Amino acid sequence: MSFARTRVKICGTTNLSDALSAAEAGADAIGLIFAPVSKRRIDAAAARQISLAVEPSVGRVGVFLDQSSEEVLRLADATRLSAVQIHDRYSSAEWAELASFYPVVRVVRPADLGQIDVPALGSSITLMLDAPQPGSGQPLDWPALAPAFPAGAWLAGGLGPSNVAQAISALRPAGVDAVSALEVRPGHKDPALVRAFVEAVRRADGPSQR
Ligand SMILES: O=C(O)c1ccccc1N[C@@H]1O[C@H](COP(=O)(O)O)[C@@H](O)[C@H]1O
Repeated sequence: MSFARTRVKICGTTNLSDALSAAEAGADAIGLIFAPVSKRRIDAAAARQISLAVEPSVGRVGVFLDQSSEEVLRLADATRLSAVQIHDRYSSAEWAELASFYPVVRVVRPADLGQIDVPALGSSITLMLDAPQPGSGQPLDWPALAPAFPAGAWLAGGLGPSNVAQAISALRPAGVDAVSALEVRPGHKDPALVRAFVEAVRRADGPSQR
């Protein structure tokens, strides 16, 4: 059985050099974190500069936590995002409003599965499974998660070059998303680790997906 190519998002991008090296490495998207609590937070001006500088084919995913849907839409427009990643619990009306403007990545924890409506494949809302403390470098228990892992969902949480193949084999996520394991310090990547991460995903997908 062949699977579609696993998409790769390199998150926590705070500077143009890291954005360009992620794109050069073959990442499908970069993450720009606007969450006020994040040690990788980027301001709107820097995010806009990055969005305008990278190839249009590279997704720019804004990451939001403890922020209203109004603020999300304002920042998304100002910084030319291509998608929004939401860590908050919104009303169904807020999800619908956001999804009418941007593709939405809705971040949930393993404990949330069974409590939420899984979006239909092809809808503009995609689930991503992440650890309770996002951005902490904590892997999930992939084998335990496998029975409930929704088709089409993305995976985050402690992923890096040394373990992403194991996670892909266990869960076959539609995409993978990483930050901590790729950094030399918060908000600053090691380009070699970013390249190694993308290469590890491509190897895990196998030759038919290159
Ligand atoms: O990384 C952060 O600082 C952050 C803050 C607030 C919301 C999300 C954040 N990061 C997200 O966490 C995942 C996983 O990170 P890690 O690889 O386990 O360190 C990352 O992909 C971001 O989407």
